[in-house]
Amino acid sequence: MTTIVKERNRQKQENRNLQKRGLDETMNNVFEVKDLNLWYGNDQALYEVSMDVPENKVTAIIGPSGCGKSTYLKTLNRMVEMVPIVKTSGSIKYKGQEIFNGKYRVEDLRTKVGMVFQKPNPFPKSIYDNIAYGPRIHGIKKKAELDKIVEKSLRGAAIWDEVKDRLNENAFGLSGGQQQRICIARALAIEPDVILMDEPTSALDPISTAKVEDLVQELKKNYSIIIVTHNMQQAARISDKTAFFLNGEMVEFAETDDLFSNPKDKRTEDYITGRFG
Ligand SMILES: Nc1ncnc2c1ncn2[C@@H]1O[C@H](COP(=O)(O)OP(=O)(O)OP(=O)(O)O)[C@@H](O)[C@H]1O
Repeated sequence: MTTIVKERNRQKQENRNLQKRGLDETMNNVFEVKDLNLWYGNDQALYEVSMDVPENKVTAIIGPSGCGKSTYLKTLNRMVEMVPIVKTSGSIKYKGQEIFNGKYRVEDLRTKVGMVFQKPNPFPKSIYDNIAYGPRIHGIKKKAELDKIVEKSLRGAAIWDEVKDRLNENAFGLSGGQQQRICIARALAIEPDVILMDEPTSALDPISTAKVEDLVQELKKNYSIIIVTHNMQQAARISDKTAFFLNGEMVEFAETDDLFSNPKDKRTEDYITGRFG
């Protein structure tokens, strides 16, 4: 290697280190999770999970089937408690406040922490009513105000141009990829801070997947996004940080580039190199 190339590589590495340090220093956390355990009846599904989720970043959760990714995600907005046999221990702070504290209103949490599911699940209503549903529940009745929210949310989910002339048509008439962006718009309409996404592209074709991935990049300017994905390439493409889960444990959590290029734990290395999963 010539001296010039060596020097350029050294400078590149130094810049990367500086950027990474800068990122760590300026990073705020939306969630601080400490020693989280979760049981479905007698079966433990999460073991001592501790990880802080950064604000205005995309955090990916990867790991083999059944390792607790969805369970972890649904714990962050306490949706997991809809399963009556669930018990938890440990602490989850959302913006500094303990969400397991009896005084914390779960409705407030779910307004701030929206969710998008694996299969697009629009309501059997018009496109307009799908988006206006949440704001109406929150007491917004005026048509002009709802019109504004519907347009803003559909624009935010990069689907306004495709549906603006058919807002009164049933959302079921849209393609799967469009339905998923309607569901993202529906989540945006209640102005959350965080969007949880549980394998949002696994039911979509490659073109719709690319659109949703581009959208996630756009959304992180204003929202913190936590995305569960089976697809390691997707995690590498779109996330800033990645956590690897295995058998209910959070094995490793790092900057995405670091996790994929320099995993610290042998189990992470085995998984990302395809030795299991
Ligand atoms: N409602 C439930 N009742 C009982 N056990 C459950 C329930 N939901 C999940 N589990 C169990 O908890 C463990 C973790 O499941 P979870 O769905 O969180 O994993 P996952 O990593 O998201 O899997 P996948 O990638 O297949 O969606 C599994 O053993 C699963 O069987």
